[in-house]
Parts: sequence; structure tokens; C-alpha cells
Amino acid sequence: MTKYVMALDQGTTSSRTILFDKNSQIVASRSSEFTQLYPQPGWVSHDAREIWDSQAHTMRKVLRDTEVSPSDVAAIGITNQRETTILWDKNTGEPVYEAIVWQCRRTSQICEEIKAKGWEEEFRSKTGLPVDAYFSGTKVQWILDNIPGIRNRAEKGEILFGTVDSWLVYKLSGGKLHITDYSNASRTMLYNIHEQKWDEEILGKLNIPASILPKVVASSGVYGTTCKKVFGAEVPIAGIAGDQQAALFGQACFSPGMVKNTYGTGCFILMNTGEKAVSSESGLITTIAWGIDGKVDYALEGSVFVAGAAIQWLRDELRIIHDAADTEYYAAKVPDAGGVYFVPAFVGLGTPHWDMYARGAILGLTRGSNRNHIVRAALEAMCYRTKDVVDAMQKDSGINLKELRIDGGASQNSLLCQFQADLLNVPVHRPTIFETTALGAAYLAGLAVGYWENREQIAENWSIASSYTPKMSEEVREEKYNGWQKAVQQVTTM
Ligand SMILES: Nc1ncnc2c1ncn2[C@@H]1O[C@H](COP(=O)(O)OP(=O)(O)O)[C@@H](O)[C@H]1O
Ligand SMILES: O=P(O)(O)OC[C@H](O)CO
Repeated sequence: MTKYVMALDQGTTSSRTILFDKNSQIVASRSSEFTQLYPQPGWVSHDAREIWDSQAHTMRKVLRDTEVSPSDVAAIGITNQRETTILWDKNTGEPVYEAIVWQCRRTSQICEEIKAKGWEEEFRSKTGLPVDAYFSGTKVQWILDNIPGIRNRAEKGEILFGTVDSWLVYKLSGGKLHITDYSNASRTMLYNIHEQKWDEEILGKLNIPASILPKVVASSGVYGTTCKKVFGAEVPIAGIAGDQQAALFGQACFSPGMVKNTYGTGCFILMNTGEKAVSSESGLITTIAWGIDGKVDYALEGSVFVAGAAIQWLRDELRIIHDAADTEYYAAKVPDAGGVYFVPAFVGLGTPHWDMYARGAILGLTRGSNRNHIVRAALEAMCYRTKDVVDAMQKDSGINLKELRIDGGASQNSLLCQFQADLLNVPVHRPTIFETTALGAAYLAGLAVGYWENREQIAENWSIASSYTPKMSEEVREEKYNGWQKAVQQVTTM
């Protein structure tokens, strides 16, 4: 009898495999970190082989350690760091270059050229995305233009492109499937989110041959099975979604107006807007949340590139903490950040600023500032950036936020959660299962094979572990946020 759904959560810093049971409980979880490559300032790469190897390792390990047989896995769902771009050889299945990571700024110049040619509005209205190095399109173009011989081979049909979901499915299926889902396609800057097709004009403008593109499929559906070589059984591959959309699904944000925020390496705030693709005046992204049963739902998204990554920086570069969890201890030693603001614009600023050239700063230091203030300012920065995004979301959608559902590694920090509730002036809820990204992928796959019946059943499984209610006065909130906005002005270049 099949008992579990397996979620593969391929994130920016680690690959994870989680087995869920019917009550949405985690039965077992294994993760494996992999190498971050920084070939030049502002550039970020991964080795696509290592992405696959680390993912496959955690899949096998989770089964071995729990003695669950592959035949007890009802379906596999995949969720992934989005936008990260991989090109591989169609015949050998070998990557032809490093995976260019979503955070990588190497294509900023290409983006400038697109803007200088006056194409930005066309790209934005068709894809829902501002022209930025964040998205896959210019990364694909860069590889085709800069790696000798690749363009020629791509034009001969010998090269395939995919985001990480495509790459994993290709490997899992033994090279049989070259697919991506709607949510991932909507992050490439090559996909028309209204007509739901790869956009020929944009492909022409970026000089990208259509033959390298994956087929776009539903986010929930049986696409094929794993090749026996992977772990000894043919298990249905039945769900795919970009990690932030998967988290929206895992948080059961099924109705328009529901919002989740994931505090991981970056912060990603998504509001379900249902069947309506809301276009933004305030620098939000219009994205596909998921496509299921022939119907596409949309979301408004705010992307904050550096959130928990600033905590890692405090640990690895400044070395003022040993562990991310220490931040709560140090931050709690002071009543506030003492006027210190930390703007972690290490790779520019995303929503709503979209400033590729902004860089980080710690401001407001006095002779009395110490580690506690800086640590607290780093935590508060995640909350301020979230408020930047939520304010824009409320303005563009006309919907007032009623509550915020949170997840991701840094959401374990209660001081952060309380400050977030205070700043937004709405309750913040952390669910019992905070691995919502993986859970969302499991749900998409489980729904496709009838493991879960419908979204109502899923919504019933969502429950709150901790809630934080706002306690800050309006006056203090305004004063703090004004200080933040002034700090941001100091680092922006536009
Ligand atoms: N208790 C904590 N307080 C603040 N930040 C934390 C805490 N625990 C983890 N983090 C941060 O959260 C991030 C890890 O979250 P995770 O959701 O696993 O990220 P990702 O999926 O992006 O790799 C790291 O950047 C880490 O610094
Ligand atoms: O790997 P994460 O969780 O930091 O997510 C990365 C995002 O998908 C980038 O858009």
C-alpha cells in the first residue's frame, strides 16, 4: 500500500527531501548543502551536477533511513529555487555551463540594453516582470553569447534549457521529460502569462531559439515516472511549482487576498489574486501562482533578495554570531536597534525599488552601538523590507492585509515575528508545519494521484503553531519606518 508523498525541495543553499503522510505530517526529512560559487563580485553560480547529486543523495537517504520502500511513495512533487538557469547537452544530459543563480547580477548590462532599446514595457506587460538580471531570460542569452560553440549547437537543436525543476525532472525521468510548470515558466521573462505561451517576439529580441525551451505543463498532474535507475522503482512525478508559489499552496492561501511570506535566503511575499493578473504600478511582480485543471491562478509578488542571507553574513563574514538562532538572544539584549539601520542590499534592491546597483550599508551608528544593535537591525531589516512590499501590494490590489502567514528558516525567530506584526499592524501566524514549500509540492503531487482529495481537505490540515499580535503604537511605528526609508534612500542609486 502506498503511504507517503515525497517532496523534493531544491533551494538556493540546500537540497532537501521530505516524506509527508496524509495528515500533512513530516515522516522524515534529509537535506544536503552544496557549493556556492562566486566567480566575480556580484556573480553567483551553482554546479548543476552538484544540484542533482545532492538532491538524489537526500532522496535515497530519506528512504534508507526510514526503511520506506520506493513502492510506498505515491507520488513525487518538485519545488525549486526559481529563475536559476541551466543549459545542458540533449544527447549526454551533461550541463554545458554553470547554473547561473537567480541572485547573479552578471546580466545587468544586457538588461540596461533592453531598457535603452525601449522594450521594457512590452516585456513587463507580457511577462508580468520588470526587466532585471534576476530572471532567466537574460541569463540564457548570456550563456548563448559567451560560452564558445553553444549558440551554434543550440541552433542545431542539441542544447536544452531549463530552470531547476526542468533539470531535476529530466534527470529523474532518465532524460525522457523536458518540461516545466506554469509557475516556473512565469519567472523566465520569456513566457506570456496572459496567453500562456512562450513569447516569440521576446525570444526573437533576446535571440533565443525556441527549440531549447521545455514544454509547459500543469503544476499538478502525472507527467511520467522516475527512471528505475534513480531509486529502483517507477514512481509518478506528479507536481511542480517554483518554491514561493509552492509555499503559497502549502500555506493553503487558496483565496484571493491571502498572503504568505517566506523568510529564507531572501524574503518572498505572495498575494493570491485568483483568476486576475493584477498589473502593478509599484514594482511588484505579476506571476502565475499555479496552473491546475486547465485554469491558471495569479499572484502578486514582492521579492527581497537578501533576508536570512544577511544573518549568514553576520555569521560568516563579520563573525559576530556563531549560529543564525543566536540572533534572537543578542537582539533581545537591547530594547531596540538604538537608531541603527542595516540595509542588506548586497545584490541590489528588489521590489519595489528595483535598483540593480544599490549596495548594502549599516547606518546610524554611534559610539554606543554594539553587536546587539547590529544583529537586531539585521532582523528588523527583513521586517522593514516586508513592509515595503506589503504597502505596495495593498496599494496595487486595493486589498487590505488581514493577516500574514509566515514560514521559512528565519520565521523560527520569535523576536522577528513580533516586530513584523508590530510593523504591519496585523496578526502574524506561523503554522505547525513550517516546511510549507515542500508541503505545497507534496500537495500538488498528492492531488494529482488522489492521495489528497481536494483543496478543502488540505485547508483543514493547516493549523497555527504560534500567533503574534501587534503591540506597537502608531507613532513609534511611523517613526521607525521613516528612519528605514531614509536609510534606503542613502543606498539607492536612482
Ligand atoms: N532563528 C533564526 N533567526 C534568523 N534567521 C534565521 C534563523 N534560522 C535560520 N535563519 C536564516 O534563514 C535562512 C535559512 O532558511 P531556509 O528557509 O532554509 O532558506 P533557503 O530555503 O532559502 O535556503 C538562512 O539564511 C538563515 O540565516
Ligand atoms: O531557495 P530560496 O528559498 O531562497 O528561494 C529562491 C527563490 O525561488 C528565488 O526566486
